[in-house]
Amino acid sequence: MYQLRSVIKQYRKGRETVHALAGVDLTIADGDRLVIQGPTGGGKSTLLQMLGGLDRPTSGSVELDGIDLARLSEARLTKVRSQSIGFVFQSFNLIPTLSAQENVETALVPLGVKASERRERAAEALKSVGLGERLGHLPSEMSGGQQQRVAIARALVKQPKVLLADEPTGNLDESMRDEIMDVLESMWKEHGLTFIMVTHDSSIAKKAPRLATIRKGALTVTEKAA
Ligand SMILES: Nc1ncnc2c1ncn2[C@@H]1O[C@H](COP(=O)(O)OP(=O)(O)OP(=O)(O)O)[C@@H](O)[C@H]1O
Repeated sequence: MYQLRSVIKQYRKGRETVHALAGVDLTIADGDRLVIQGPTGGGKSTLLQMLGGLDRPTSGSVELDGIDLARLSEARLTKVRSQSIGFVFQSFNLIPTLSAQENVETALVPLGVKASERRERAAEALKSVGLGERLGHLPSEMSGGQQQRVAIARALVKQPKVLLADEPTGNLDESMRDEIMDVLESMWKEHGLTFIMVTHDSSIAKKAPRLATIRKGALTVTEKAA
């Protein structure tokens, strides 16, 4: 479970101070799905970075299962990220010289999983996103939608507790967007994940049962009746 209390994040831009998060309180239960929307520069990516332990707040606490990510040492934070949090980004972030299978395996290296098991689990994860036939393909040999599936498999192969996605469909055309949303939705259901996604896409936001809107660093959450 996430519990954020009074999270403030300020950036310095020359002489100016940017208030990216202006005191955010938020609770996200295990297995929940939360969509975050809002105008450009509103603070969506900053919030996701706090949830993922990719950056620290200026003040406030970001607890994941009672552990404040804001106060962990860099080494422990890296461990939490590599064990418990899967990331999917708009730009896929695959390593261009590695095959789909090798890209997925990279997520298991920091966990000390031995090579044969890495290969097996990566192949399994790629099968689960419909890429069982493409284990040996390089990213350049795959469509955008397929590359994003590889990125999803890489995020999930370690069986994280949380999946964070920053505009996962932002680089995809409409048909691939629906395809990737379907994959993410079924992974969320299958794995019992906590799934948090930033999107600009109002059609995705409209369907979300729990929607967080962030404007000028201030967050409001609306829930739709099931
Ligand atoms: N590393 C940084 N240094 C300085 N300012 C930053 C930094 N990162 C973000 N900001 C500023 O913080 C504010 C919030 O940025 P953030 O990227 O979280 O917004 P966003 O809602 O994700 O925007 P977008 O939809 O354009 O991605 C913006 O004013 C941005 O310019």
